[in-house]
Amino acid sequence: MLKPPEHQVAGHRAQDGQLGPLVDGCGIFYKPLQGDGRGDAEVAFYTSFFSHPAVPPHILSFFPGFHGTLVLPASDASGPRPHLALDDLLAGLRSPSLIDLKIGGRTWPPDCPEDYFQKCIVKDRESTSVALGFRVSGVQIQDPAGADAFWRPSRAAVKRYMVEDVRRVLRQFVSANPPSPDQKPDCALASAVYGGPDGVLAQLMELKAWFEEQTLFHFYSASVLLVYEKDAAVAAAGQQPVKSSGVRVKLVDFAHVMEGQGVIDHNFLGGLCSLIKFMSDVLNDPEAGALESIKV
Ligand SMILES: O=P(O)(O)O[C@@H]1[C@@H](OP(=O)(O)O)[C@H](OP(=O)(O)O)[C@H](O)[C@H](OP(=O)(O)O)[C@H]1OP(=O)(O)O
Ligand SMILES: Nc1ncnc2c1ncn2[C@@H]1O[C@H](COP(=O)(O)OP(=O)(O)O)[C@@H](O)[C@H]1O
Repeated sequence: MLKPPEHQVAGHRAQDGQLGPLVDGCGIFYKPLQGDGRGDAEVAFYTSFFSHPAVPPHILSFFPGFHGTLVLPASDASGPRPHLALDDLLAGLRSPSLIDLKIGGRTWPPDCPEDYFQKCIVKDRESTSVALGFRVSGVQIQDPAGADAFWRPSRAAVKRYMVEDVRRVLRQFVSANPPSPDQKPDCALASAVYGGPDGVLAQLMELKAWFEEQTLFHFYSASVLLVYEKDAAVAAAGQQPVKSSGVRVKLVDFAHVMEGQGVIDHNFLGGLCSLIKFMSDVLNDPEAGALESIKV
């Protein structure tokens, strides 16, 4: 039985008769091929990437497994449509906390149509993309009130995030206390989620090392997706030394990937370095942070 994913934080959604992804509940995420050649571009990327002899196996694991395409009834009732069949990155998780971080100071590929460039550059300037080299596209955080309770700021609120909002949400993402105007994020889970040998920072450093040398692809408008479960993180944080929280660090959204033509992807690399610095600051100074409410 196909249904819209329960926990999707950004992108096009299969709700209100819209075209969006579906999941089968057995570990596969079906992303409909979008028009304008974007869907075809994403299929071409996955096909090329997973068969490329120069991509190291440890880098493949940062990407959703690719199982080809399948024609399925589209969620907008427009009839049969090809879908990318990808590993569901949330498979097996009941109460995931996740954040989608779109990487790069610019999200538009060279030679894109003028109207697309205009649309993107406005979003890049109005969000933190230009200032930070990345922006938050969406986030949900499990609320301590219950396994099925989540804090999920609206799309409009996330679009208004400025630098300090990003700083706060990256702290709130690894906090055991809920977002509140009266309490600053406690960052109690920072060492279990961002830190440690298998934590987010270690994994992002591994990715960064590849981006420092790979010249095969340029990842415009792609996102880093971070996923973890609070129960596992709380258990991990309680151990001495702190154990792995099982956090998943993945890349998604490859509709605008271009060939690298022998040039470093400095746009993605710069954004990744900036994100690493922001997260390192959370880990190194969990007590910091202004007592201000997060925009909801
Ligand atoms: O249409 P919009 O304004 O919601 O823009 C979509 C973006 O939403 P945003 O406004 O940045 O939150 C959306 O961003 P997210 O994935 O939500 O971060 C995508 O960039 C999408 O483009 P594509 O599917 O990657 O080609 C964008 O869609 P299109 O450029 O395909 O319209
Ligand atoms: N393979 C996946 N497994 C689970 N969730 C995913 C997967 N790919 C994307 N998502 C969810 O869908 C959102 C949008 O994905 P994305 O590929 O950026 O779509 P779009 O092209 O519509 O922007 C992500 O923020 C994430 O919540």
